[in-house]
Amino acid sequence: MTAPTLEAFLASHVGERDDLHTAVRETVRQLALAARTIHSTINYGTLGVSFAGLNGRSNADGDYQRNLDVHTNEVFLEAVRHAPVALYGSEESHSPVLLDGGAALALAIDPLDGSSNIDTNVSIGTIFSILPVVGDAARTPEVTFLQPGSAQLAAGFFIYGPQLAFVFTRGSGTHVFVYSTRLGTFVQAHESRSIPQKTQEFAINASNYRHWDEAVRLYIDDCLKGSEGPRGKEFNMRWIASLVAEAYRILIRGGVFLYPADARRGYARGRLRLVYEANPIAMLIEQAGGAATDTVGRILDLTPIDLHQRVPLVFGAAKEVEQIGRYHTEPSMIGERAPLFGHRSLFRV
Ligand SMILES: O=P(O)(O)OC[C@H]1O[C@](O)(COP(=O)(O)O)[C@@H](O)[C@@H]1O
Ligand SMILES: [Mg+2]
Ligand SMILES: [Mg+2]
Repeated sequence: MTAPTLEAFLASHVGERDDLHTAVRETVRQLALAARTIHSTINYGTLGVSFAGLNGRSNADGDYQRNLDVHTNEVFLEAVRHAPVALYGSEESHSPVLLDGGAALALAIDPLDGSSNIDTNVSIGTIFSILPVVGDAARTPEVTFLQPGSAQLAAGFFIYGPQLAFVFTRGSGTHVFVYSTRLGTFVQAHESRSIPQKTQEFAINASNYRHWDEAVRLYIDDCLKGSEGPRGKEFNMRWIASLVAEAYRILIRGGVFLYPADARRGYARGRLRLVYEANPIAMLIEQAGGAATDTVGRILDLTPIDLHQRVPLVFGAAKEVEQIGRYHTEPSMIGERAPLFGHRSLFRV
């Protein structure tokens, strides 16, 4: 049997059961068209228009905006003008943009994730979350984006990597599509992903080691001790600095990702944004049998207080995510530890 195209998948899985389903389907179609446009732009690299430079402004979170961040935001905003979307809440704009006030859906989006990798030909992507509009979209646009992640109707990301891929959930499994240039459309590559419960691979930006709290340091120390430490097994490490690439890898071959809070100024709640980064990734990961927490609590249960708020993020193999939670909640993990596994580490002498 040949793999279905995204069109065929949307028709059978996100069909015309009700208006909301139809609206989600239409929105995903438009997002997929925009992703193809952005992918072509990225493909040209420095041969095309230079989008890598900084534009001299910063976004809602204080990050310097690159021209490609801004351009991608404009392309996705324009795309959803043709979809039943009432509100567009983006990393690149301080406040939500009101579109068709009578439409049923809101889109929260990180138009370009991993922007620090633009110049280096490393995978970057677009992350989105589709929410139902609550209240009056025109008068109180922000309340729609302050629903917990469990209210998401659908979530996904596009990854502009060696392949243009699309990872999507509508709440029944996590499906992976790859763009076929031959067919001119996305084709399903993996029916429904399943992340193994256990792992021996973690991803964290270890340069922040001295800024982490004790629980995170001990967890990483124990991983680094490998088979000679309390975990009794070897660990491998990855860090791409591109959330979409880390999430894709974990969906394909397992692992665990951590971007915890740390003591640097502005990092008391980590780096990643709850509404348009952590929530959609958490939904995709849970739908693939994994788990996602803010180190202790489930991401999808958190009630946001701001469109741009940050959150510590841990996700991936369910048992490993649970184990990381224990380092934070069970003092025995941190307190009295056998001398063999004391508080010295490769990083701390
Ligand atoms: O540079 P750091 O601190 O390692 O952070 C990397 C993280 O920041 C991000 O690039 C943040 O996303 P943006 O590029 O959308 O701001 C993530 O993709 C990545 O996981
Ligand atoms: Mg991002
Ligand atoms: Mg971004």
